[in-house]
Amino acid sequence: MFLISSGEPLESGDVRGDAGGDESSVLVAVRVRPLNSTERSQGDQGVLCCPGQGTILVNNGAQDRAFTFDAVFEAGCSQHEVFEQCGVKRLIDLATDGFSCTVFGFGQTGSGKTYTITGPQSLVSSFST
Ligand SMILES: Nc1ncnc2c1ncn2[C@@H]1O[C@H](COP(=O)(O)OP(=O)(O)OP(=O)(O)O)[C@@H](O)[C@H]1O
Repeated sequence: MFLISSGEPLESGDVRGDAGGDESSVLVAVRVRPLNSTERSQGDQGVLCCPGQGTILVNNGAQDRAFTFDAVFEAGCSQHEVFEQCGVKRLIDLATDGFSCTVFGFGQTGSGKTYTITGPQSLVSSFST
């Protein structure tokens, strides 16, 4: 889960599946991490479904429960899509114009916070060499 905040209201058009309507300086986005090789090898199954409109369905084995956020990114979404569509790219532009901006990752260990903030390791490596 990512809280995205800037010193000026973000436009709702920055966010796919906008559910709020009112402009806000804080947006909450969820990115689903794909199952990793360990999880796949032990036969784990995904329990999340992303039908759009900022909604995520969590299946507890018996029924779906729906939760709504400003944006939801399913497991197949690229880093580019996440940064572009949840407004992070625009925050970088605002930051260079002097606005205070924050992107805050929240989730259990291994859920993908570092990956989402910094990008895939291959991308990080290409900047550090
Ligand atoms: N969207 C994604 N697509 C592919 N792999 C991912 C994705 N998100 C995370 N991963 C992989 O899952 C693993 C855990 O991700 P990451 O290190 O970002 O978790 P974290 O939430 O920062 O964990 P911690 O809180 O323990 O630091 C890493 O190997 C990372 O490459």
